Amino acid sequence: MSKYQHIKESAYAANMQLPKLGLVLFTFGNVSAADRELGVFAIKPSGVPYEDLSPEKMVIVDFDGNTIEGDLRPSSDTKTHAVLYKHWEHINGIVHTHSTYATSWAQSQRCIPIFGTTHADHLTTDVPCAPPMHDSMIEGDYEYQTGFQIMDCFKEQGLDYREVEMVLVGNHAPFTWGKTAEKAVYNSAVLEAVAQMAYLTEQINNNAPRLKDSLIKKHFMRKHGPDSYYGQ
Ligand SMILES: O=C(CO)[C@@H](O)[C@@H](O)COP(=O)(O)O
Repeated sequence: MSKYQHIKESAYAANMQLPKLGLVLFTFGNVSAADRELGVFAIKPSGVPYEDLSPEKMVIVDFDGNTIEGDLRPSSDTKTHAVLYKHWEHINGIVHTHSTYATSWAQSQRCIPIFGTTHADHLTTDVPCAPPMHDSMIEGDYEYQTGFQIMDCFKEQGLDYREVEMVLVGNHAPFTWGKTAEKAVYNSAVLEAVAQMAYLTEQINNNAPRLKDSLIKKHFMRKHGPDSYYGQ
C-alpha cells in the first residue's frame, strides 16, 4: 500500500462531497489534502469525472508542484494549491470550485459584503476578491501566479489566511482552505450560501446596509469564541 494512502483517501472523500453539495458540475473543481510531515498533497486528477474517481486515482504532488506518485495528470490548478501550501503553513486542505453564485461575484470582480448574521457566523470581513491578473502574469505560469495573486490580495487587504479561509479570484472563481480538506469543503459550501444570499439581498434592496460591527463580533464569537464548540 502507498505511504500516501491516508491523504489519497482524505482527498477522495472530500472531492466526492463537491457534487453531493451541488458545488460542481461535470469535472469543474478539485480538492487536495496535504501531509506536512511528508511534504506532499494528494489532488484530484485533471478532467476525470467525479463518478470515475477512486482513492487510487488521486495524484501525489510536492509543494513545488512536482508529481511524486500517480499515473494520471494532476488537476490543472495544482500549482495554485502548491503555492498556497508552501507559503501558508497552517493549511492542510484546499478546494477550488466554480459554484454558481461565488463565481458570479468573482466574475463581477466584487467582494461579497457582510450583509447579515449568516455571513458573520463564519467570518468577520467581506469575502475578499483578488483583482484580475496583470497580462504579464498571465503570459507566465498562470496557475502558479494565481497562488501569488491570492497571497498578494491578502497582504494588501491586511487579512490573515487563518481567519479568512476563502477568496474570490477576479474573472475566475473561488478558492477555500482549512486545517483539513473537510473544513475546506465546508468553507466552500458556506461561501456559496453566503454568495447567494448577498446576491438576493442586493436584488431586493440595492441599498441594503452592512451588518453593524457589534453584531458581526457577537455572531462570530458565538460560534468561534472560547465557550463555543469550535473554540474549545
Ligand atoms: O479553473 C478551472 C477552469 O477555469 C479548472 O478548475 C476546472 O475546470 C477543473 O480542472 P481540472 O479537471 O482540475 O484540471
